[in-house]
Amino acid sequence: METNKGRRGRRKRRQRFKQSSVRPVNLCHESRYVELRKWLKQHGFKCNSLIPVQFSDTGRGLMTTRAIQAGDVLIALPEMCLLTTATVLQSYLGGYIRRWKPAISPLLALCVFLISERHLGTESQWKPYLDILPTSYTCPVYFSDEVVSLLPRVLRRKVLSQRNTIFQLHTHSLAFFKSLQPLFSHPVEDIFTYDALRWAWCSVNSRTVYMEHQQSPDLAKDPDVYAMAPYLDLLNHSPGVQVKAGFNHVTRCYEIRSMQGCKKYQQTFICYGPHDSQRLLLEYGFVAPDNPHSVVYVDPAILQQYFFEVDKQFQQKHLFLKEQGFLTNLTFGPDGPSWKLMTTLRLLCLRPEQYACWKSVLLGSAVSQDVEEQSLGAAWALCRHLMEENKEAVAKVCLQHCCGERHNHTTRCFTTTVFASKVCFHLSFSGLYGLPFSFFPLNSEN
Ligand SMILES: C[S@@+](CC[C@H](N)C(=O)[O-])C[C@H]1O[C@@H](n2cnc3c(N)ncnc32)[C@H](O)[C@@H]1O
Repeated sequence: METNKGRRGRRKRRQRFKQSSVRPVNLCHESRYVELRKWLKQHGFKCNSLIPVQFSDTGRGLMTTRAIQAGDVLIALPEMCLLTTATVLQSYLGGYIRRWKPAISPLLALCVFLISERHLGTESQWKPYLDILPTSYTCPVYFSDEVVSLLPRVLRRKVLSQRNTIFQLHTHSLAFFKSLQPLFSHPVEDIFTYDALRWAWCSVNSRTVYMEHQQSPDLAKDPDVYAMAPYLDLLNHSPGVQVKAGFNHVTRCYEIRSMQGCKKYQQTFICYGPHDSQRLLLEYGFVAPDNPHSVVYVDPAILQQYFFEVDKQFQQKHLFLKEQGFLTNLTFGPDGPSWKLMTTLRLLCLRPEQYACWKSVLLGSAVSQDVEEQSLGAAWALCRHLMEENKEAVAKVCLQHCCGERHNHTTRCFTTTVFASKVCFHLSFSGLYGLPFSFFPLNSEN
């Protein structure tokens, strides 16, 4: 029999250590959370049942210290605590924004306020809130070129486009930033940098709640639907959770009501929307396992590879599909190819004598046995192509990861390659909640 000092004891101690190292860590007593809760209390908010906790799987989030019943209000944040464009227009920035023509967008107004308040440091009234905001984000606009090059093609294009959006926003706002110089003793070029705007943009994009505001005549006509909600924005996402959220005009609070309830001492989640993994990554900088909305995107350029050689009419069909809006968001989901993808493939498989049927194809009807078989075969071939492509991407990530280790790269480089492989996994068939293969009849293999 082994004693506690023997192998079993060592195993038990190791197990206990392992468990304790992944146990959630209560952050309540850290000074910045103490300061935030003090600040929130001064603004009329007291939340004793939700506490900030560091979780091993989802990172920082909120845990409930009491059982929450279905229908209970999880959190009700008074209007005074919300940071909206009204806050910005009422601030020292208001006059400058009103005078600037053409008017700046609501999004830029919020970004400018965040950057400016962060620069004010201890002078800022929003300091307790700013202190708990991440200093950088895991959103793809923070990825290095090396990591971007490893991403699946459709995602890579979207990442580059998002990067360009922020870059353009910065370039086009330089003159406005310059106009703010009288407010600062430091040169505005050093305050409103591209990095600062990227940080503010990600803060607004990944942390605001949806709240419609009356259109201000002092801002551009873009939708003004953002509200930064301190503390409430510590709630993480889970796709299966149902909540009701919105501004209550009677209590003048932004309220989140749980539809299912939550057990005591569990992380409390909300649902950011029925987003697939690509969208979660682009907007929020994370991918999560078991996402029922996961899909694998098909790059329309691959279609050319499969059809161009054998079909002289490919270019015309391609143009037609593009005009009909069919060449975006072509996907495979857990149930197989999406309706849009199958319709696209059916149309590409039509022979000239079947062209008269194009309308019924667009309405989702099957035209003939051979078109059905061919389009299914094409879907299966695409599926295999995407699996191969993903295998190669993961191999490339692993290679880079090993090179990084050999050359003693920094921890940051290490984590980004690990993150890239996680992304590749979740955006591939391996990351689908279910697998689409059962959709294909066995003979598609041939
Ligand atoms: C509104 S904030 C939620 C609080 C955030 N975790 C924090 O520490 O500030 C949204 C961000 O939380 C993270 N997040 C939310 N849900 C997540 C999840 N299920 N798994 C991993 N990260 C998640 C992502 O970084 C996302 O951009």
